[in-house]
Amino acid sequence: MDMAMAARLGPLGLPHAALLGSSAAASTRALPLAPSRAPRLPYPLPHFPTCRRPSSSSSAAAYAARPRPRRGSPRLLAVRAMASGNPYAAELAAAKKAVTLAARLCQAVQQDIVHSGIQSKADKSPVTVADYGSQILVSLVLKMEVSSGPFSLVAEEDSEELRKDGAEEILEEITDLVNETISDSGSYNISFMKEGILSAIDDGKSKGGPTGRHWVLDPIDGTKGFVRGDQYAIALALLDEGKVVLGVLACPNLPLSSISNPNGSSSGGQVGALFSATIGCGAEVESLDGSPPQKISVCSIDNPVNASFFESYESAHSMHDLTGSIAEKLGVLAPPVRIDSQAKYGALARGDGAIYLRFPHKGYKEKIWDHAAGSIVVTEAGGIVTDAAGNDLDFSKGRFLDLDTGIIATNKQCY
Ligand SMILES: Nc1ncnc2c1ncn2[C@@H]1O[C@H](COP(=O)(O)OS(=O)(=O)O)[C@@H](OP(=O)(O)O)[C@H]1O
Ligand SMILES: [Mg+2]
Repeated sequence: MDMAMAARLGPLGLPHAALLGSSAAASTRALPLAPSRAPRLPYPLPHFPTCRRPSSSSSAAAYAARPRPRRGSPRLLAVRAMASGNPYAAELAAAKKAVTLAARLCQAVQQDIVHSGIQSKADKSPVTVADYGSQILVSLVLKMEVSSGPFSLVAEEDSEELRKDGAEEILEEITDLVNETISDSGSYNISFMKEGILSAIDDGKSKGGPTGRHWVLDPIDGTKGFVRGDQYAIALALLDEGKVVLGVLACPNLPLSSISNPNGSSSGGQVGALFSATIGCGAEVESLDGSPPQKISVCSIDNPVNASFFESYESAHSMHDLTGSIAEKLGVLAPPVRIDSQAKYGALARGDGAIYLRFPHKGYKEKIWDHAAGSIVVTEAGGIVTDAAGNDLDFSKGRFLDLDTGIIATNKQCY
């Protein structure tokens, strides 16, 4: 186990030594103290000294020097959102439309993969087709639906492989699939040539950053789950001045009812959930088939003994032995719920479990598209998402998250 990582396990309030063997614990001096366990709000409460103009010149100076929220700070964005309804309503509608269309394409390909048994072979082309197809659809729909300002998309794929000799057939397959999905949806009377398809992929090359608006996309999050016929997600978020202000998660295989109680299904075993959240406006879930959205909130469990926890299905993506030992120290009795993709964030946000632990192996750098949408869905549902040292995730640094410790998301009461 990485001792430096264990030393930073503050958020769950565990004594650091609890994660280390006793001799190792004795040698870990001068460790940072665990942060207070007092509940933390995702955004500090807004505090505006006054909104009225001052009358005297001295108070004018004080007024000018008053503490103001940083431009684009989460609290300012949340206050703005609450004051004006939803300032990102148009972007939210476009984002939902884009991931719903992408989900249809992915569902069709996944059914083919599962029925053909191809998942047991080394042939990765169906996944490739779905990955590119999903990114192209999201890119095209966003460009058609959101006209304000320059278009910037930070996404996983680029067209380099598809421009190489020998890729003509797969490019044609992708082009046909995208055009068929658009045509079947009845939303647009338009079809795209190969060059338009390639350039839609390359729209995703943006580097993101701390200024302006950037869409952030994982066209298929949980590709291994996708190939297995299990969980995956199409995850799309919007950054505004470096902060996540909107997120949508299409989870085509996630049951609409809670996965914490597989026997208590209240939605007739229906699958296909669409989670969404906008800063300051809460989080919602609806069916991918278009049921009305319903507000969601994290569960109210305050004792880990009664909690279940989520983690990656793949042990290569998160250290199961470490998370198991953390859960044990916390007193969690239930076995881990292992599912692929950001569906974990969605499930946590609607209260299916209380804790999500993610500890990649040393040296892995998390990408922003693997957490942007999921994290706002959880925080807007009343939960909290930090790195293992208790710091907020910083999405303003480009395509990667600037952390190497791990990620902890909880319902806040278990934080
Ligand atoms: N080595 C390693 N360590 C940690 N994380 C990694 C690693 N490799 C990949 N990834 C990223 O994990 C994403 C999927 O992981 P999830 O936890 O969401 O699902 S899974 O249960 O592991 O399949 C996965 O997303 P997709 O690539 O979209 O599938 C990757 O972004
Ligand atoms: Mg991913």
